[in-house]
Parts: sequence; C-alpha cells; structure tokens
Amino acid sequence: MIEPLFTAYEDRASMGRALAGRVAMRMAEALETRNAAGLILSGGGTPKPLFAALKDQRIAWEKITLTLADDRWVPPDHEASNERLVRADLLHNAAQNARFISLVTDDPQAKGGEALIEDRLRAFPWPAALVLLGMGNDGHTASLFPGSAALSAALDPEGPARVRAITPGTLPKDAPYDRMSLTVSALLNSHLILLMINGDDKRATYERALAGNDQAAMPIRAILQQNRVPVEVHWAP
Ligand SMILES: O=C(O)[C@H](O)[C@@H](O)[C@H](O)[C@H](O)COP(=O)(O)O
Repeated sequence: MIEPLFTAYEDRASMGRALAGRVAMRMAEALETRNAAGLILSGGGTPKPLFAALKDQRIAWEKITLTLADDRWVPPDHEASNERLVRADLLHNAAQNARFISLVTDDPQAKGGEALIEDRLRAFPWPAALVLLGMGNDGHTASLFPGSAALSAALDPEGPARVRAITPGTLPKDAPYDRMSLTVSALLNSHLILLMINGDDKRATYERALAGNDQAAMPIRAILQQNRVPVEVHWAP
C-alpha cells in the first residue's frame, strides 16, 4: 500500500481554494504530455468550495473531459443530481469549455443504462489524470456503499466493467436513489486520486479504514489499501 499523503486545512473554504490550484496544476501537467486529459469528479456537498474556485482556473479546459465517479439515477435537472451540481457550480467561466460525459440515461432503471454509459466512457481519455473522491461516514465512496447490491463486482480492482448500477445497501443520506457508479477498476485507471473529506466523523472513518480494522468501511479501503495509484487525503474541520 502507498501511504496516502494527508493534508489538514484551517477550514473548508481554504481547502477548496488550495485544491482548485492543485487540480489545475495536475491537469496542466497532464496536458504537457498528451493533448487530452480526463478529470473524474464526485458530487455531494464537500467539493462545492473547490468547484467555485476551479471554474476560474486558467487551464486548457477545451482539452479536458470531465465525468463523475457516480451519479444518482435521477434526471440531470433533479436537485439530487451530481450532474446538475457540476453544470451549476463548475461548467462556467473558464471551465465552460470542458467536455462532460454524463453517467445517466433516460432508461427507467440504472441497470438498463450500463451498456450505453460504458460505451460513452470509451471517449474518456483514460487513464484519468485525476480522480476526486468524497466519502461518507459509513466508508462509502463514489456510490460504492457497504452492503449494496453489485458491490463485490464493483470493488474488484481487476474487474472489466467501468460502471455498475448500484442499489445502495444503506440508506444514502439524502434519498434511496439507485446509482450509477464507476467501479474501483475504473477509479484506479488513473494517475492520482484526491480524497476530500470534512469533519471529525469522516476523519475517524478514514483513520479506521486506513488501519484496516474496520470491515464495515470496506469501499474506501479498496482505494486506500492499493499500491497502483497515489492517493492524497485532504481534510478540513
Ligand atoms: O453521489 C454522492 O453522494 C457522492 O459521490 C458521494 O460518494 C459523496 O462523495 C459522499 O457521499 C460524501 O458526500 P458529502 O460531500 O455531501 O458529505
């Protein structure tokens, strides 16, 4: 396992500003060696300060393709949609020229959308230059929830699929939506992972998962306890 680099910030706003510069630097660095770069984002509330600062970063956004680590199986204009969050908070100003690959289709069931989304993701410039992940207090990341259906297939680092329809086993904090999630093998098909967490509870979950003595926090452990991709952990109170 590559020991994750842990950085603590004074507050969430300063973490967002600092990480906007970190993400921009990584993407610019990726574009030095190829003419396209991929950035995988997470939804939820934690990345909002980052998106607010990232949209004004002066990088070659027209060469960058964005997608999500996961999304709720709701229309892209739904209040719970991560796509809606990205379009509302990030795809403006300098970042408006980035390309975005959606993880939802108009299929009524997430399972029915897997093949089309898998096909869409062939156009993503793999390996991703950067993956931004969040985490829940239960140790979920992306939409890889402890106890969820399809979790074991989605956690296989050598698995063939890039996306899996997930029925959360634990009630997600906002609503029992089915999800479309990138698999661990897709998340590890990258050059760098930034895990962004807020608050003492998540820090405790992270530390338990890192120590490896909390089977319940399994999903995030698939990201922490691997030696393929460097992981940076960024935390604010
Ligand atoms: O769709 C989602 O909800 C996210 O992808 C999820 O993995 C999120 O990162 C964590 O649940 C943390 O969410 P908060 O940042 O809102 O605490």
